[in-house]
Amino acid sequence: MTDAPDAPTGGAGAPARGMSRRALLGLGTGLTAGIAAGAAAGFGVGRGTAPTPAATSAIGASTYPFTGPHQAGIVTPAQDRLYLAAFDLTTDSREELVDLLRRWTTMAARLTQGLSAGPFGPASGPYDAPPDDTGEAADLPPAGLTITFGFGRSLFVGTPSPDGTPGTDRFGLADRLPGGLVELPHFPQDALDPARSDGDLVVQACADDPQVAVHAVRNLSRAAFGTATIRWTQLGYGRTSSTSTAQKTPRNLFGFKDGTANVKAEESAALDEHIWVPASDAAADTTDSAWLTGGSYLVARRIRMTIETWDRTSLREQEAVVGRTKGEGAPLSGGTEHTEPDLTATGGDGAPLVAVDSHVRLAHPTTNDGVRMLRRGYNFTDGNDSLGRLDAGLFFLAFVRDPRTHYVPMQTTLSRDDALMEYLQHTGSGLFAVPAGVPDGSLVLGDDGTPTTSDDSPFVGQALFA
Ligand SMILES: C=CC1=C(C)c2cc3[nH]c(cc4nc(cc5[nH]c(cc1n2)c(C)c5CCC(=O)O)C(CCC(=O)O)=C4C)c(C)c3C=C
Ligand SMILES: [Fe+2]
Repeated sequence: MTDAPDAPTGGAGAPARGMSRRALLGLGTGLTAGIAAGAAAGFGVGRGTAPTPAATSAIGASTYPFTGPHQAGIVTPAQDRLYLAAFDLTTDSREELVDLLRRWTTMAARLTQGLSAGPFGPASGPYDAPPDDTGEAADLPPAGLTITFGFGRSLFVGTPSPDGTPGTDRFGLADRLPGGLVELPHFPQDALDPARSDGDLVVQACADDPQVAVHAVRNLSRAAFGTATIRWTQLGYGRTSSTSTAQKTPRNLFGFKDGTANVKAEESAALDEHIWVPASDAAADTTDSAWLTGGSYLVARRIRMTIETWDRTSLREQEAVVGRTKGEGAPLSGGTEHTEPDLTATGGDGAPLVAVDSHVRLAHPTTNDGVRMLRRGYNFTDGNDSLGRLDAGLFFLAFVRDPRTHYVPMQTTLSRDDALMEYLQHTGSGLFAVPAGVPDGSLVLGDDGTPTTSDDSPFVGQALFA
């Protein structure tokens, strides 16, 4: 198993470039050798052909492999844009759920390699039927698109009613509920909107072009017609984390560098300890959750930031609240951006240089039993309220091995004691189990080298249904 960051075939961190998917499709179904090589790099080819991860495709498009031990979109260098959609199933049929996951897998494998959603594309196929791709990404390169799927608690045990009546096990999955897929507690100061929370399924689409990410979710949603509907979505821009040491630390809407102390893709031991679910975690569960081995959990929190109040706050106060300098992002205990904060250092007045209620102190591993998380959040701006205040903030996304140890305790501390909370309001929430990746070489490819869907096609999360 390699824990190196997913490398795009166009070069890590490189802007999307090269041939658009329309040009790619224009080459017809008889793919050229170069494109077949690109597809092989991405899908992992069935029929015994060895996958060639991270090969540069002849078309020069930036793509990340869809298959692999873990799903793409976790340690993949965080792209610039996000479109995340949570879905609710409208069927009680396990077969229809499995069929949806098969079709989503095939479509995601195509889309992430810069192909159209279906084999015909937006402008061909039967003239009297809707095209099998909506078309708005036809002239755009793949833009490093990754698509990551997850399962919400309600998929396993339904949704309890407000009077406490337990939910329904619609798909015969209750005995597969992984222990970490808990109902998150109400944290102090939570102001969650149910219409922006939870969901049976989640799709995280990340790309360096928002239209490519939106196109992916739109086509997946279209494929779900009659089986699942969108419950809520979130658009994000300006990643608020680095997930690879090759990436420059970006800034959040408070103007601070965000993602400095993140777990990075190159830290394979930390990924195994804090991000990927090990087989031993399933063994400790009362349910049969071995299917999640090699996967992770995704925590999503829509956090509104009171920008206007923050912008009237002194630089001294802003830095004290965060615990780092605004310019360099260095800890207030001294050094440069990547210097480890010294939480014991005190100033001339004897007070800690990194304040006791500062965000960095309270989120630091030493304050949290050594736990770390892989943050992968985005800024959002969703218009304004009736007082003219921006509805803007940070869409916090983090991948963790177990939310019970790696998220709930830290969020409890932050919600109660973090000075930053004066400027924050959590307005949406979701927790999802993210299965391991579709194995390299397992997707069945059609004659044109693209994945096909049949009754025995492999699909994301397949082990859950075994
Ligand atoms: C429960 C986990 C976290 C939430 C929620 C959260 C929200 C949040 N954070 C910032 C800004 C910054 N966070 C920084 C560091 C940091 N934050 C968390 C966790 C949560 N943040 C962790 C684990 C860490 C790393 C701590 C460490 O190891 O030192 C920083 C500093 C730069 C960095 O290391 O990334 C900033 C700035 C905002 C604005 C926010 C909610 C809107
Ligand atoms: Fe933070």
